[in-house]
Amino acid sequence: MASTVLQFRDVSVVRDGNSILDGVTWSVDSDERWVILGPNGAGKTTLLQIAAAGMHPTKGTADVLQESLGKTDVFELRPMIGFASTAMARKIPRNETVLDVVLTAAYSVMGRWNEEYEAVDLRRAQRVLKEWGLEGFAERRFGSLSDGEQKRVQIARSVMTDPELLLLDEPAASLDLGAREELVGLLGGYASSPSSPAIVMVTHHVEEIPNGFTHAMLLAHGGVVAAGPLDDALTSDTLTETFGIPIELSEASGRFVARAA
Ligand SMILES: Nc1ncnc2c1ncn2[C@@H]1O[C@H](COP(=O)(O)OP(=O)(O)OP(=O)(O)O)[C@@H](O)[C@H]1O
Repeated sequence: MASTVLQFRDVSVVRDGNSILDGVTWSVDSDERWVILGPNGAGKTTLLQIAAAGMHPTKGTADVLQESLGKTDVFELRPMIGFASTAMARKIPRNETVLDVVLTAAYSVMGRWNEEYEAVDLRRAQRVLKEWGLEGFAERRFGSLSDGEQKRVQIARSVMTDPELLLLDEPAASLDLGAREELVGLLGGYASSPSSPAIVMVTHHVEEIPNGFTHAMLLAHGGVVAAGPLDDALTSDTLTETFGIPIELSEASGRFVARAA
């Protein structure tokens, strides 16, 4: 049975006097896969940081994996959350092998020192690498990989610990068309599996929404324009309101295309 993994009630974030999120009420269940869309500066990454237990709301309450932020030990919560973002990727040592980048997630560290890894972790890392199309890359240095390969390694690392919530901040940013389609295909397979965790993915492009995603939230100026099942929340009208220009949305075989109307 599905359980609630995120419950935001009237969440606001104020930084340096600026309102970054404004009264966001949102709930995510374990069997849901959400995409978050919105213009630059809308507050998408800030929303994800709260979901990652990396930041508290200024106002309102946020429950993450049924623990209330501010009343729980976030260091116990964070290992249950997979998070892949460019900011985290920058912390990965370039000379680390792909296998170690993924394996070290099991020990909540970045960069291998002298940990003795268990055989069970090694087997899991090898399985995860295979799932994300990285067979044969285990001994390669992270820094020697293409952008597309590096993105897949980041996601493989973030699912290594079998998280209950997976957060992806622009996973397809900067990828060429082939690499994007490969990643969107892999994410679609993962999102469609009933054994996968709840997923929240931030993206700038509706073309990057994989099959298997179920819900969307559209954010503008820190506020929710639309949120709910994909077909209701993601429409030409809601995109037009969110981005402030007339937009036409079309869909074919579960994939989306948007352009100025
Ligand atoms: N620590 C901070 N202090 C002041 N302003 C901040 C801080 N962090 C973020 N902001 C501002 O909050 C707004 C929302 O930022 P956020 O990164 O959440 O937006 P975003 O929707 O992810 O944007 P983008 O699509 O450009 O990545 C931006 O205007 C940003 O400049």
